[in-house]
Amino acid sequence: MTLLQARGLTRHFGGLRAVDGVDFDLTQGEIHALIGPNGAGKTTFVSLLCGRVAAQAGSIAFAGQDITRLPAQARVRLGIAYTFQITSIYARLSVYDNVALAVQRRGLRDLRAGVMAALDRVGLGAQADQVAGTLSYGHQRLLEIAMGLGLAPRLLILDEPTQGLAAGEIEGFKTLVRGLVPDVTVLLIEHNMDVVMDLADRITVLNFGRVLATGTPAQIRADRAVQAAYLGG
Ligand SMILES: Nc1ncnc2c1ncn2[C@@H]1O[C@H](COP(=O)(O)OP(=O)(O)OP(=O)(O)O)[C@@H](O)[C@H]1O
Repeated sequence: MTLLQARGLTRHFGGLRAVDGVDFDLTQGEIHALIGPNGAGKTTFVSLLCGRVAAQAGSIAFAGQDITRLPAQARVRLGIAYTFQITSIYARLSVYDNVALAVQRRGLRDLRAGVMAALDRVGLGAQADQVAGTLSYGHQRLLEIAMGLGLAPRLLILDEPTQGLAAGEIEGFKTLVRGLVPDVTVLLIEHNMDVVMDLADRITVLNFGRVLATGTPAQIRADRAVQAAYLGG
């Protein structure tokens, strides 16, 4: 089943075609990686999906509903959660309170259970009382994911989640993401090709704001145009 469908999605900045007529489908329950050279439009594209940036043309449907003109908050309520490149935790609050801010938006009766479930899922349950700003960088990234999960999303969008993680932390991250599907569909922007090839069910390659290729890791690895533009084959 298709969870999200974008058609002709377009966002230009002046003369720059950051996202230029992109057709894109996300299948319910998949791990989908978005890759491409720096400046290819990846962050702009996911910003269009979650409503941080307004589309100039094209459409987005989520779970069968047209969300093209919905504000970001309304998309969150429908189940689209995202974490962005720049860590966005509240450094002075506890780990628990950071996630509680997300969970309380769901209006859960048992806030604590919701928070602890999200923290346990990323392996930070034992650090609930710690001040968030004192966590290691890798743990702060995991906390961001817990904040996203606290929203009980159907789609979790992660922008460069492994950037700055140590090798050992990357293994843990892969296990975490594998454990999220199929309940949560995952779209991740990722530069680490080992992570992409290991984790993704499907990959979409963007280049100059356009889709260069979509396919399984094996198909993408074998694609001549992708090799020339990005994989350096
Ligand atoms: N708000 C903005 N105003 C003007 N130009 C922008 C804006 N946001 C992005 N751009 C430009 O759009 C292009 C695509 O940027 P984007 O960040 O989406 O690429 P990216 O593929 O995510 O790159 P990276 O891998 O470096 O994060 C870039 O040339 C960028 O400078």
